[in-house]
Amino acid sequence: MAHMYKQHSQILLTTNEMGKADSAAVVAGVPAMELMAAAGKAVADAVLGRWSRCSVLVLCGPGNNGGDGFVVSQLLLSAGWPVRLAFWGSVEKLSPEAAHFYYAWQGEVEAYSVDLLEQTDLVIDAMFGAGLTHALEDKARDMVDGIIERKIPVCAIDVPSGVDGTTGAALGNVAPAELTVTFFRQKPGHLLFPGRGLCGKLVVADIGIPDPVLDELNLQTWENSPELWCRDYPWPRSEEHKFHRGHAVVYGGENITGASRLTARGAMRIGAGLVSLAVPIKAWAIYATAMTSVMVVKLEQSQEAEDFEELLLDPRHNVIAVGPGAGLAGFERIRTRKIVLAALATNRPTVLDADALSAFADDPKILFDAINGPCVMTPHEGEFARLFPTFNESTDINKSPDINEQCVADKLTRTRLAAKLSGAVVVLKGADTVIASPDGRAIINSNAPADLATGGSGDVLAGFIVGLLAQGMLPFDAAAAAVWLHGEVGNEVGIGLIADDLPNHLPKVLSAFKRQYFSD
Ligand SMILES: NC(=O)C1=CN([C@@H]2O[C@H](COP(=O)(O)OP(=O)(O)OC[C@H]3O[C@@H](n4cnc5c(N)ncnc54)[C@H](OP(=O)(O)O)[C@@H]3O)[C@@H](O)[C@H]2O)[C@H](O)CC1
Ligand SMILES: [K+]
Repeated sequence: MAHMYKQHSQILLTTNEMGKADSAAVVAGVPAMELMAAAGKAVADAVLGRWSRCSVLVLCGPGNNGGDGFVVSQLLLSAGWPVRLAFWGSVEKLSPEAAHFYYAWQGEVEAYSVDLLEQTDLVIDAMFGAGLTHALEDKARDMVDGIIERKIPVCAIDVPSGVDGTTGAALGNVAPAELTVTFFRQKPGHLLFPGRGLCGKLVVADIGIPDPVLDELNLQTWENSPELWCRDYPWPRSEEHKFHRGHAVVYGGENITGASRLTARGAMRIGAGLVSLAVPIKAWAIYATAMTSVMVVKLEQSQEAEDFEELLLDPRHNVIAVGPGAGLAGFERIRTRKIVLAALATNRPTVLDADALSAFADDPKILFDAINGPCVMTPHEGEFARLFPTFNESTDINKSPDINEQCVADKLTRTRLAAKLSGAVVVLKGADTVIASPDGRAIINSNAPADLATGGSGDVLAGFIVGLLAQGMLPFDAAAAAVWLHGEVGNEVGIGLIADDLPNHLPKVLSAFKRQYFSD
């Protein structure tokens, strides 16, 4: 995993880390003035590339985001565009570089007024960027409301004003951008909702910050991409046979039989050598008729958990998945808990999804105490809320979180805390799935289409993860790879997708992935 830390292009920087990178660049000899000039030029170039000459209003704020705005204004004016500039702040408080570009602006400086919006075709939002501390107020808020009301196209500098670059939270109303130009690296807030939905198209511009400044920072967050894990991807090798590619055991419940079948099929498709679906004897016939490549194993009615434990005595059964369709009604909850605890007692890589998580809703500590080996949990927000403690925004991630605290933290922080608390890799699913490791690393996924929000899609994801674990991938890598491939298959199938399509279309996606990232 060490190589992952050197993968700089996928690194995401919090606003704080971006500030450190910026300062390190200045120490390394890149003048702050040049950084601002380059930032403004990148925005002007992006505007000239996307829009035709039109009437532009540049809204500059009190900090360096406003400084970038002064640069853009002058460049567009020089390009012959009709530009007006409105400034909200005090000139005396500007940084030296922002003040320099303020005085370099050759046009008039106006005060914020919604009347300015009347003859405006395009707004450049240079109000607030990395330095946003609270929701917009007074004239700035009125401007945002006016832009929203008039549906004026916006190009945002760094982030749409009001979006927290670190968390993606929207502090109050935000005018959605058609284009956002950020600098050096993306920020988590560009990938996490609602921020992601407010950025429009995102451009990341090089402004001359040298990559080595990243080496000094202990960076822990990435955007999901094969570059992070493709070197450890378990491509089948010609000298191997199926026993080299692992044997996954998937537990299937007695009522909702489709869920675990999707998991088992997902595991097969992604390359597990063998998959056994262990099911209650009552439902055995249903499973056995439906499955072909997957082996169906009977568990006796009165001693399912014991039979399951016995099945796991075979050391060839190297990974386990429990949860999809496992059951929560009445006695089923107790049985699901026993099955989960039997799986975890083996210390073999285990994927816990759906009912396997909800079964511990009344006492999550029992579950967390049982996790001593490699484990991946894949909750959606509802399951997460049932299982995980709630934390304060002020909770210090370095201290052991208290299980009873109230959670209002952002998705990235919550997932990290959950991983740290439980000892499992946590995959908090959604349009902006976050994958976090107990050691603090986290990955945000961004390739999943809305079509994946359909019944059974998560069951297949659990199958992809367990299938990769079966072939020896480490839990954090396996989770990230499975989530990315799942997103790719979602894009491949597109509208009309049902979960059954996901395993069936995986081969095509794997072939394309292999062509691009693997050379024998
Ligand atoms: N490499 C770089 O990082 C570069 C960054 N550039 C640009 O600079 C901004 C970050 O600039 P910064 O000055 O740190 O922050 P802002 O421009 O976002 O604004 C900070 C000031 O705004 C005040 N503030 C914050 N929130 C509000 C609010 N809701 N209402 C009113 N005022 C607010 C804040 O005052 P506080 O007292 O609250 O602290 C500050 O006065 C970055 O986003 C880039 O665009 C460079 O130009 C290129 C290099
Ligand atoms: K902005």
